Amino acid sequence: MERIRTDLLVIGAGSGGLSVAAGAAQMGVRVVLLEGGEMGGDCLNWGCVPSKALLAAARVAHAQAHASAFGIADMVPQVDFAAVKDHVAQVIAEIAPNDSQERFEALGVRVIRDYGRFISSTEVRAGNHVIRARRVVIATGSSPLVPPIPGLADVPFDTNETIFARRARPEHLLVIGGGPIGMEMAQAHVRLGSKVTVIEGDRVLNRDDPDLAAVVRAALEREGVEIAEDAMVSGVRRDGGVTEVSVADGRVFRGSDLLVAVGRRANTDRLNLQVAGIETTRTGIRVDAGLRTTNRRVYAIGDVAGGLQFTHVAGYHAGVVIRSILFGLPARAATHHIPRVTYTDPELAQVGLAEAEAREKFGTRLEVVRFDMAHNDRAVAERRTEGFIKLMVVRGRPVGASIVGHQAGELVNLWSLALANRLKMGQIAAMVSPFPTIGEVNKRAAGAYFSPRLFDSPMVKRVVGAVQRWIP
Ligand SMILES: Cc1cc2nc3c(=O)[nH]c(=O)nc-3n(C[C@H](O)[C@H](O)[C@H](O)COP(=O)(O)OP(=O)(O)OC[C@H]3O[C@@H](n4cnc5c(N)ncnc54)[C@H](O)[C@@H]3O)c2cc1C
Ligand SMILES: NC(=O)c1ccc[n+]([C@@H]2O[C@H](COP(=O)([O-])OP(=O)(O)OC[C@H]3O[C@@H](n4cnc5c(N)ncnc54)[C@H](O)[C@@H]3O)[C@@H](O)[C@H]2O)c1
Repeated sequence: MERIRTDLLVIGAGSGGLSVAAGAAQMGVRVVLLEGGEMGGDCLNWGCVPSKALLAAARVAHAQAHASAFGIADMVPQVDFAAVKDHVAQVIAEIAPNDSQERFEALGVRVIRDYGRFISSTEVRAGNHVIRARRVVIATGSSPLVPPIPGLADVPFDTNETIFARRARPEHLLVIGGGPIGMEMAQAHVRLGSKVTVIEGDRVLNRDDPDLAAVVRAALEREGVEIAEDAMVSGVRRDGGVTEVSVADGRVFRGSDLLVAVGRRANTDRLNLQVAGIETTRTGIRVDAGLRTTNRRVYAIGDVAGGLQFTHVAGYHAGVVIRSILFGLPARAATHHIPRVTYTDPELAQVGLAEAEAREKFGTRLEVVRFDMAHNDRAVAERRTEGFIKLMVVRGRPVGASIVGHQAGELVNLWSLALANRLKMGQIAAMVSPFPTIGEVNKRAAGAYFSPRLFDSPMVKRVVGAVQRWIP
C-alpha cells in the first residue's frame, strides 16, 4: 500500500476534474488525479463529442438529400453506418490527447487509474494507494438513469454509453425520452436512414420555452421522426426480434432497437461518502453556493453536484473551486449567465430566464422582444429562415435570451457575455455587425427593442421636427 500526501486530490478525470487538475498543477500545486474509467469522462467518450460528430455526419447526409432548393439534384445518401462510426471514433481520438494521462503527467499531475473511495473524512483509497489531501474535489460525473420500467431489464437496449459503438444501423430506433439526448439522437439516426420514434412522458424538450421546442419538434417530424408525447412508458418487452414499448394509456410502439435517454444519475455509489460526512440530495452531492460539500475540505463540481449538467458548467465550476482552494478567495457559482444548447437542426439555445420564468419574476416590468430569422438576409441566402430570437428585457438590460434556428448555439454566445457582464441593450445595439452574417440577428433583435421607442414616440417626432426646422 502506497501512502501519498498531497495538496489537492481530484476524483474523476472528466470535464470538471481535468480543468481543476490542469489549473492547479500549472499554478504549482501538488495534484493527484484519480480516474477509474476512461480519461476525458462522459463528454469526450460517450457524450458531447460523439453526439456532435454523429450529428455532423447526419447533416452531410441531410444536405445531400435536400440540395434541390439550391439547383443541385437531391441524392439518396449512401450511408455506410460503420464508416460513420469510424468518423465518430476518429473525432474522439483527435481530441483525446488533450485529456490524456500523458498530458496531465507532463503537467506534473500524479494520475492514478483507479476508482476512489473515502476511508475517512480526510483519506481516499484508490487501488493500492491511500491519499491524504488538504483539499479534495469530487468530479465523478453522472451515468444514464435506467428507470425500473417493467420488462426493461429483460430486453437489449442502448444508452449513451453504448450507442456510439454500434456499427449496424438500427432499422427502427425507439427512443424513450425526448430530452436533449433523445432529440439529438433521434435526428442523427433519421438522417442516417433509420426509422425513429421518440416516446416522451411529457412534451419533448420540456425544460425549454414551448414556443421554441415546438419549432424543433416540427423540424424533426418533417424529417420523419415519429414523436409521441404524454406517453409515459409503462412496460417494455421483446418478441421475435421486435421490441415493444407500451405506454400507460394503451399505446404500443414497435421497433428493432431501443435507446433509453430519460435523464442522469449522479455517480456517488463508489465514493463511500457517509464515512467522510458528505451528504447527498435527490440529484447529487449537497453543495453550498461555493460548491463545498458538508465536509468543509471537500468540494463537488460538475454533474455530480446535481445542478445543471453541461461540460461548460463543469468547466465553470472548476474555475470557482480553483479560486477558493488556491487563492482562498470567496467564490460562488452563479447560474444566471449559464447557456445551454440542444444541437438539433435547428438548434435551440437558452441563456438566463425563459419568458415564463422572467414573467413570474418581473411581472409587468418584463418586455419581450422577438425577431424572426426570416428577416436575416444571410439566413435567406442559406435557406435557413426557420426560427426566431426572443429577448427578455427588464429596465433596458437583458435577463434572458431564447433562440431557435440555424446556429442558435453560436448566437447565444453574445447574450452569455451580456448577462455575465450585465450589459445594457444599448451596448448591444451600438455594435456594428458585419453584413450579411447570421450573427447580425442579435443586433437587429436589440434594435427591435429600441425601434418602438424611436419610431412610435410622438416626443421623438416632435424633437426631430423641431431640429429639422432649425437646422439650415
Ligand atoms: C449523449 C450526451 C451528450 C451531451 N452533450 C453535451 C453537449 O453537447 N454540451 C454539453 O455542455 N454537455 C453535454 N453533455 C453533458 C456532459 O457530457 C456532462 O455535463 C459533462 O461530461 C460533466 O462533466 P463531469 O466532469 O461532471 O463528469 P464526467 O465528464 O462524466 O467525468 C467524470 C469522470 O469520473 C470518473 N469517475 C466516476 N467515479 C469515480 C471514482 N469513484 N473514482 C475515480 N473516477 C471516477 C468517471 O469514470 C468519469 O471519467 C452530454 C451528455 C451526454 C450523455
Ligand atoms: N446539447 C447538450 O448540451 C446536451 C445534450 C445531451 C445531454 N445533455 C445533458 O444530459 C442531460 C440528460 O439528458 P436526457 O435527455 O437524458 O435527460 P432529460 O432529463 O433532459 O430528458 C429526459 C426526458 O425523458 C422523459 N422521461 C422520463 N421517464 C420517462 C418514461 N418512463 N417514459 C417516457 N419519457 C420519460 C422526461 O419527461 C424527459 O423529457 C441533459 O439534461 C443535459 O444536461 C446536454
